[in-house]
Amino acid sequence: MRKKIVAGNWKMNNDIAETEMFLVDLKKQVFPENIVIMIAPPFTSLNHAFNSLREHPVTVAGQNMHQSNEGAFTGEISAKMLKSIGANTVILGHSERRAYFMEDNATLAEKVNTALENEMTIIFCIGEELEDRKNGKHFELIKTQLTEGIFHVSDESWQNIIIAYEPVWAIGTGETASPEQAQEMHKFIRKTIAENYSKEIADKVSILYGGSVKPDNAAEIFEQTDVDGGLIGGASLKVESFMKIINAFKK
Ligand SMILES: O=C(CO)COP(=O)(O)O
Repeated sequence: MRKKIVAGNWKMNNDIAETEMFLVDLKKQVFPENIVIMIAPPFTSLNHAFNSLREHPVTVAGQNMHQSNEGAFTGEISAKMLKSIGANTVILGHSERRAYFMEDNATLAEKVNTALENEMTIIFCIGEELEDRKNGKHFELIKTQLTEGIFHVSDESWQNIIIAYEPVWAIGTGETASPEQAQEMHKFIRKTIAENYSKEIADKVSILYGGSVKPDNAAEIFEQTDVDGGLIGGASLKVESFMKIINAFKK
């Protein structure tokens, strides 16, 4: 059985007061037992969120980290720092990091290594631009992101890897991939992992969908065979919509 996961990526939202308001509300909720729930607040709220959620079944994740363990990298955060405040999970390769902060596959491969060396769980994001899809290059592009970013890891490392498929054209646009488009790509990702590793490994990897998931479209996306959950942006910022999305997961 694959883990079912719903993760909220807060991006650059919520200062400490807003975080506290969210947490007060979140802690009143009853969570379905079969779903792993995660939130990825900005660095400034991580420690507070971790401490506040100690008694609650919610994992706190970082949104990014540097590929070096330490050093003169002004403004950056290391794996060790994340772990020291309770974040054992990190999102890597988000399309916003790739687009605005020039993170390429080679840099991401280094980040993957550093996260694994530090025994962290990785949510590795991949996704094509609209242009790639229009040109029929989306499968190829996804394969390249996997090959260059993460296919160097050992078989055992897959225990600590979650893939998030986030088509760039669906992020923050209100335009979500259709359930069929999501399923088609998730199936392709799983097949590609099976070809490079084994069916056994591929069958165990949770593959999340991200891109304009909302309370009213979550159920039909989560219903797809190869969709094991969601990475939610905008709709994860309010407890009410986040919970509706979590509760839409019936599988
Ligand atoms: O990028 C995303 C999650 O990482 C998706 O963002 P939205 O849900 O706001 O489209």
